[in-house]
Amino acid sequence: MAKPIAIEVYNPNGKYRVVSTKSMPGTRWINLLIEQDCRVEICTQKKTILSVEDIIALIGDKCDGVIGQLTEDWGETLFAALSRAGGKAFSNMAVGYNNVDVNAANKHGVAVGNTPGVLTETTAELAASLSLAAARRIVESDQFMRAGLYDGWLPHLFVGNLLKGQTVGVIGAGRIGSAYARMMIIYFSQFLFVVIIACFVIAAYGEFLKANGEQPVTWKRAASMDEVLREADLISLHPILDKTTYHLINKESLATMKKEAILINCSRGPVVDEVALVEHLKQNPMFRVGLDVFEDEPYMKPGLADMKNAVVVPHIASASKWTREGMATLAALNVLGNIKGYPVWGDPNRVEPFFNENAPPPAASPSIVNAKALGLPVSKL
Ligand SMILES: NC(=O)C1=CN([C@@H]2O[C@H](COP(=O)(O)OP(=O)(O)OC[C@H]3O[C@@H](n4cnc5c(N)ncnc54)[C@H](O)[C@@H]3O)[C@@H](O)[C@H]2O)C=CC1
Ligand SMILES: O=C(O)C(=O)CO
Repeated sequence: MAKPIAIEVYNPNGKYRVVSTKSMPGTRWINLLIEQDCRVEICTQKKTILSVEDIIALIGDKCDGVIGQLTEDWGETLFAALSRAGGKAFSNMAVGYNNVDVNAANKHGVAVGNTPGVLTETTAELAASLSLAAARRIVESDQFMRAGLYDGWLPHLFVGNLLKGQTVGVIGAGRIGSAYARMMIIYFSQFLFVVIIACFVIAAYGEFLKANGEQPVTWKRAASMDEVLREADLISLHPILDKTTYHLINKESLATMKKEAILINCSRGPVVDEVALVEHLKQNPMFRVGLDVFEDEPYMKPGLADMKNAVVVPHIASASKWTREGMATLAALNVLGNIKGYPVWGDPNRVEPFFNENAPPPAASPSIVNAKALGLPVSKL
């Protein structure tokens, strides 16, 4: 028999049973589900990462849909359990879905949702914050102050890198990478290497700078990743995690980078070979990193925590109130839309209509990554 697991229930008489494996910010997502006749069960078990067994117990014998988290292993076992319980909808409360085996979901006819767009700027802002924190050694300086070590201004004290006029490289210039690039254009970068970016933003800003007697910002699409690695002073990683990006940054790519470069990772930990990174940080004290994600989350590879040239934060890039509430809303609406038989929203890059608190959300699932594979209809709204 499955172990009992602590839950909180809203609208106990609702027709459809929707389970959330975690409590999520805000109440809009709960209200939207309740208004559409869902019984909402939220797991309150005091355990940060739920195991597959825990989630099987939560799914139980009858479950119409599950909202899950990026820390969970959504593979064959869970999709089979959800399908046995009559469920046809799952949504990650995240844009990244490398924790989900989409082929297994397809096999069991389960729609897989994610939460794009609402976290784009929030995540890019953290990448920009880490860029500044690493360049100007803010965390080291803070620790120094708190340790009572400051005994007066000195010419060499915590000297870091000036970013103005430097070359910024973006690897994975999708929604978040492009937003980061836009943020960094303003002021810092003399040169931007990106794969895709709205060049008119740069051109217009260049005109503005010229009108003020300053050097315009320029950009180019790098011919290869090697070119970005060799030439950039600051590189920010924003690709998806899949087999093409696993250890994209490794011993060789680190060796290609400038000795005083800064590397930022707000994508997924395994995009960087963290063991090689620790070694590189040891050998190159002027090389700096800002990391939001880690290869074996929640753990850091041995030695990383001791490196003064690393700024490390616990996967908080999307952690603004508005964004986290929006992610919860998108995840709930992905599941609800499938339960109600709504079509899939046509453009996952344009999900703003779902965040208007003063109007009902469109009758569509905002973002279903396997909509095509499952042959789900697309909304004409
Ligand atoms: N640290 C955090 O809290 C957060 C992390 N993320 C991560 O950021 C990722 C990107 O999110 P979005 O920008 O919304 O996705 P997106 O799909 O708009 O962008 C991903 C980009 O990666 C590029 N890409 C794919 N394979 C590549 C390769 N081999 N080399 C270089 N680039 C490659 C794609 O062309 C695309 O431009 C998510 O998949 C997620 O893993 C997202 C939000 C918050
Ligand atoms: O959305 C994601 O992919 C995250 O990592 C958390 O915001």
